Order: sequence, then C-alpha cells, then structure tokens
Amino acid sequence: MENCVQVRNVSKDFGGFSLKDISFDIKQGFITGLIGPNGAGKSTTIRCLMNLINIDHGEIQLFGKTHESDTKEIKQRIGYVSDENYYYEELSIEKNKRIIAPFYETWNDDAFYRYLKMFNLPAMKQVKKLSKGMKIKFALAMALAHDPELIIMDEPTSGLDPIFRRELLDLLLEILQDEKKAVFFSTHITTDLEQIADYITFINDGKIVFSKEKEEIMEQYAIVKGARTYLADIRNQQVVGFKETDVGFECLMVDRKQIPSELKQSLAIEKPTLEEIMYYTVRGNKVEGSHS
Ligand SMILES: Nc1ncnc2c1ncn2[C@@H]1O[C@H](COP(=O)(O)OP(=O)(O)OP(=O)(O)O)[C@@H](O)[C@H]1O
Repeated sequence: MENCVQVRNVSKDFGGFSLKDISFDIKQGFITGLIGPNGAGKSTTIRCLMNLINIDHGEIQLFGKTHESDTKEIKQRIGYVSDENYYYEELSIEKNKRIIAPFYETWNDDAFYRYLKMFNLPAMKQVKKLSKGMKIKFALAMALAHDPELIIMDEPTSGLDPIFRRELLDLLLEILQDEKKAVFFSTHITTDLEQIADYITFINDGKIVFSKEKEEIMEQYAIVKGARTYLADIRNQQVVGFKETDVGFECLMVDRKQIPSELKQSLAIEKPTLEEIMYYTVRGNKVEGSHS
C-alpha cells in the first residue's frame, strides 16, 4: 500500500498557535478524514500540504516529491477545495474556468460541464452571486475536472444540504474505484467519516492524537459506563476523558484490553463514535464532571 503523502515531523509556529511535530500519511486508494475541534490546526495542516504556508521544520512529500523541487507537478496532480473562496468573485463560473483550466495539462472540459450539470450550477452566474453551497459545488467541479490523483478538501461538506452531502460522499466513493486515487478531507461532520473514511487523522491543539485505520480505532477505544461504586477502580486505569453522570460515570479508554477482567461484568462497554472520541480527548480528565 503506497503513501501518496508523507508528512514527517512538521512544525509551524504562528506565535499564538503552533503545529507541533506532526507526522501522518495519506494512502493511495483510500479516504482519509481529518478531524479536530475548532482551532486544532486542520486548515493549517491542509495549507501546509498545498504549500500555501511555509513550514518551519520537517518534510512533506507528495507523490514522493517535495514542493521545493516539484511544486508545479504536485499541484497538477491535486484537486483542492479550499475553505475560502479563492476564485474571481466578480467573474462568472465560465470565465473563471477559462482562466484556470489552461493551467492543468489534464483538464477535461466535458467532465467540467458534466459536473456543472450534475451539481445544477449556472455557468454564466457570477461567483459572488452563488450561495455558499453552490460555491463549494463550483470548487468541487473545478477540483475534479482535471482528474486529480489526490483530492484535498477543507470542510467541503459543512455548507451542503444533506441530500447533496450524501451524493458527494457517493461521488467520492465512485472516484475511489480507481485505486490509484486518494481523498483527504477535514470535517466536523464525523458521521460522514464513519460512513466512508478508511483512515482517520485526529489533530488536537496542533498535535496528532492518532492517524490510523478507522476500524482499528473503533475496535481499540471503548466507552465505559458504570455505577459510582466502580469509580475509583476505573480512575486507576488509563482513562482519556471522564465525566460523572447522575447515575455514575462515563469515560473513554484508549485500549479496551486494559479494562480489568473482574470489572467487565459490572460495566457497560461500548464502541465509541468518532464524536465521542473527540469529545473525551478534548475534554480530558476534568474531575468536577458535568451531570447529564
Ligand atoms: N496565518 C496565520 N497567522 C496566525 N495564526 C494563524 C494563521 N492561520 C491560522 N492561525 C491560527 O492557527 C490556529 C489553528 O487554525 P486552523 O484554521 O488551522 O484551525 P482549524 O482546525 O481548521 O479550525 P476550524 O475547525 O475552526 O476551521 C488558530 O488559532 C488560528 O487563529
């Protein structure tokens, strides 16, 4: 299994915020989701991959190459959907296309118009007059029309209605039928990733919490619920995040194998959702707990 992206020990210091020695891979043939709370560093990470930000330390390889020596080729091979509109707002979809398309050697005009039709986009409309969802669809059409090997998207689904969101997820799966391609996207809608992602990279406060196969994460982590009587026993274990409830406690453990066998009968042990993994990791082990 080949990595189409390798991020190794990358750091970037903005003063108030920094990416701290992050490393992860994006694998060819798979969908990797990037999750993390607001301000965790998702967009910054994506901008580093796109060479829109200079990194302070570390190395980023895309298709075995680096931006320092091969940025033009790398960008040819990526379809990028930014979280900000980076097209000409005053111009129409059609005029934007005419300016940008010649940059791509593999541009496919038929595919572009097919996507416009599929996404219900009016070619003659000025970009500034498009709705938020339409802007994302336009960015998608531009990103997909040059048949990229790697699709990188920064929160593409956040402004989309649930119907189109589902269609987009199906479209991504269809694109992935070609095993040479890869998709990497950030999102707060973790249920989308539960549906379609193969790998999850979780970033919190500029650090990678994990970057792993989704199934492995779901098998490894556990939500443990129990009565107060077992509270002391469980707090002796390696607990990621913890909260007291009216009836007892609920916590997230990194490794379900660590739950002592003598306690297993008395506790409810469940598979977590990605949202629960994020929630407890960010919340941590605050002792006061919130009653739910
Ligand atoms: N150019 C910059 N100069 C200084 N600080 C920056 C710059 N870009 C981002 N930051 C800071 O870096 C931190 C991480 O921002 P980033 O946009 O990467 O987070 P995010 O995980 O994408 O968040 P969100 O989910 O809210 O979109 C924030 O505190 C932000 O203010």
